Amino acid sequence: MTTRLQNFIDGKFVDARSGRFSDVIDPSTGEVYAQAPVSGQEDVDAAFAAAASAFDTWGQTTPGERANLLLKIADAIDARADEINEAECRNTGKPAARMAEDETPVAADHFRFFAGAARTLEGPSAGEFLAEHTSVIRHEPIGVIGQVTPWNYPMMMAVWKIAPALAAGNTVVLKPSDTTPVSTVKLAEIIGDILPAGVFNVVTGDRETGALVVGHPLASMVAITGSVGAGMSVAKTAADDLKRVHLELGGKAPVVVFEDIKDIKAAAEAIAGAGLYNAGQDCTAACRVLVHESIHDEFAAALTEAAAATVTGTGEDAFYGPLNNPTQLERVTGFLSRVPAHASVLTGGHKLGDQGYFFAPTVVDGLQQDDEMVQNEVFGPVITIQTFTDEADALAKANGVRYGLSGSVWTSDHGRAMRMSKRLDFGVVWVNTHIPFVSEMPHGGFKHSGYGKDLSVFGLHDYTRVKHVMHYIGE
Ligand SMILES: NCCCC=O
Repeated sequence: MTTRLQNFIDGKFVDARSGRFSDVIDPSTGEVYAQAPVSGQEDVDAAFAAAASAFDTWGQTTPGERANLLLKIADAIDARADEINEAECRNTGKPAARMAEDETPVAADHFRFFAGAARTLEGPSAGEFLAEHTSVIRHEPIGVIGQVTPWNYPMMMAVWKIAPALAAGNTVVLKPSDTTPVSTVKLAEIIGDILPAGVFNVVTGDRETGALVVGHPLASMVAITGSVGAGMSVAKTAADDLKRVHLELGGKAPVVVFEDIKDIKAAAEAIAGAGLYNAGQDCTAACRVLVHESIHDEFAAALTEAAAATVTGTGEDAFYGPLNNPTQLERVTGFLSRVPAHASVLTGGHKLGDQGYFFAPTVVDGLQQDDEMVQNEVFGPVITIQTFTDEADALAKANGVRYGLSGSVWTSDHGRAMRMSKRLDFGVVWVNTHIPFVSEMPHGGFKHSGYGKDLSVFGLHDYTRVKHVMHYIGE
């Protein structure tokens, strides 16, 4: 029998008034194991009404009061990690160890970070910038935030959105992806035991539900992690009502490998890991290698060897699991079916097995800058290789895409690392590493990767509005 999920509105689990459901599929088997409400206007209205009402009180709490509750959420995530992991592994098919080691403890840490950050919001000191007048800066919550989250890291991406929004004193209506709602509903169960009713609400559903959340008149700000197309559509909708917008829209990370790297094999192994992690379904995946022409052959061989040795599946030895859904499998397969004649598939390039949506670790060499696999996000376990001649050529190719989320430089020349970091047109640049992130540092892009930062105090600031209060104080 399949589980039937419910929405979480005003502190209670409730059936959707729409009466409609969609199937939730385990991507490692292709089998339906749950059903989620496809929420309609009435459901979304109820969630926003609850969030707006809760804001009257939550928006007046002190940072310390909110911090104490966020710390309790972090503790509850640790205590109930097994439940979250089970929900997420079923949602996504990802290997249990990856979830237990890389995601759930990090999600708890994000709540702890934002609990602390809420109490230390900074701005210019109060003072007399005009004679006889004292100026004060206030960071205030914005109101009700509508949030839409993706299917690659469903729980983690929800936490990236929820934690700063709540820490700043906002209330939230969140819609998870229709293919992966289960772990977010689990999160609602955990958070719902701790926060006052209405502060955090979850409505499940499809794109239309997402559009209702984004367009809702009670949403003062909308935040999404998703595709460029989805982000543009959100920004257009939000523009009609001048809502604030926060967009994290994917990437096409360049991985610039210079001829002076100390250890080609070690770099290739690290880059394969960062490109194939989570089946490459990561907006920061190390998916687009640019290697100096003088070491191309040796590097391509080492990368191919590392990729080919990467295990996919659900077992304990698996590094990554399946693609998330049949549409994504079709998308990745489509790119591979259109590999241009001047390029060659060095390893992989095909689906694996009869069950679920597994795809082989794949390396494609010899691509050119205007090839679709270089220009567009594949979001699968696929790493492309191009060559460059010098720093200028590397930069032109690295920056020559519409995305601007993240990239990396691999070199043992410090000056070169600094020059490249400055000139790479990406919101996150790694040097001699790729993909790690921390609660304290911002994650967010430039260009078509969107605007607004997740994580860090910058993320917290994005969920506040700044008010200048000026007092006439006399002589
Ligand atoms: N590596 C974290 C990426 C978040 C979005 O995909």
